[in-house]
Amino acid sequence: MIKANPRLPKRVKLVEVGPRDGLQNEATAIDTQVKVDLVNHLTDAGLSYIETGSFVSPKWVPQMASSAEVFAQIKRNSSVTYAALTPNLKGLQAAIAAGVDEVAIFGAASESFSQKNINCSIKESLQRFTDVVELAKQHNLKIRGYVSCVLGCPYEGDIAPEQVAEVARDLFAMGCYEISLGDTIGVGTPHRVQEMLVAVNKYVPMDKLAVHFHDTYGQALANIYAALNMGIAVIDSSVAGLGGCPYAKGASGNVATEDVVYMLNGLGIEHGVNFDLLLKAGWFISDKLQRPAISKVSNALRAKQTG
Ligand SMILES: CC(C)(COP(=O)([O-])OP(=O)([O-])OC[C@H]1O[C@@H](n2cnc3c(N)ncnc32)[C@H](O)[C@@H]1OP(=O)([O-])[O-])[C@@H](O)C(=O)NCCC(=O)NCCSC(=O)C[C@@](C)(O)CC(=O)[O-]
Repeated sequence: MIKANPRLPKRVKLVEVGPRDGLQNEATAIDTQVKVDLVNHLTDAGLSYIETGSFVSPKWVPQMASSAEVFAQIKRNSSVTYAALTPNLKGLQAAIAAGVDEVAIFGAASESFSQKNINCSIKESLQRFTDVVELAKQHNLKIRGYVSCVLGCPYEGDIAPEQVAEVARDLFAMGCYEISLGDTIGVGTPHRVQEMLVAVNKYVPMDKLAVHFHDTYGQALANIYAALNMGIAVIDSSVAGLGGCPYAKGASGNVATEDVVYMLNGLGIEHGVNFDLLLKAGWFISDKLQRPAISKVSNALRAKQTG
């Protein structure tokens, strides 16, 4: 019998990004009711952190224009954090009015991606975020920070770990309680993930870091396992493997929450999610989008169930 690996965490926090990262790139408008139902299904499944929407320009990301309505209509559970992305003060003010529990600011380790995604340089974005953090603190809102393109950029190719570390350092110093490291285009492999984490860890403790992998090249689970072995205990994932970034052409969905939970179950790591209800949430949104989940686990178990 193989002994449990002592380096792995005993418990992992899952950050469900399906309703936001998962749906933001859908070409066809999705009914607000479907978004609300998805969040409610995820709440029922025991996800403790649900990124529910984003308060960004509707010209840039039309699919998220209904975020305020979604926040108004979801059935809230007091033990769940319902969060939203806020790129600037306008977004933060709208998020506060909508009653979000927490906000996230999102920067990048790549200059070109920063320009394409939020229309400013990395330096300008950090100045902008300082104001957002200040106002969020006045409203007692916790702030999460994202760094995109931590293992590669759709416009610049490879990104040096030190570049990632510097942006993560600045977001952490500004007051973000956790930094989520995003492999936006899913190009990373396990040793590169570990090299990047070592660089970031010079400035940010491991227990203040999260990983956010897209599964474009099928490496996400291997990368998560590599990160767990480095002491990472917060994983972003998206039900049914939904997702993609509008400013990263060809980027496919986030790692599927179902695949992550299946792996964590196999490793004996606690996560607090009801697997059966999670599967139902994934099948619900897949049916609404009229396509199968991008999750081998979800599809295998659905096929088994339906014979
Ligand atoms: C940041 C901006 C707003 C700058 O966009 P801008 O055009 O430079 O902004 P502006 O301040 O010049 O304003 C232009 C117009 O936008 C409006 N506006 C301005 N701000 C807002 C707002 N908050 N909410 C609603 N409207 C807003 C503003 O009122 C004005 O309206 P107009 O006068 O033309 O009618 C824009 O670039 C934007 O919205 N970008 C968001 C892009 C985005 O959401 N990308 C996806 C999320 S990031 C991601 O997916 C990666 C991640 C986090 O998952 C991790 C990973 O995988 O890497």
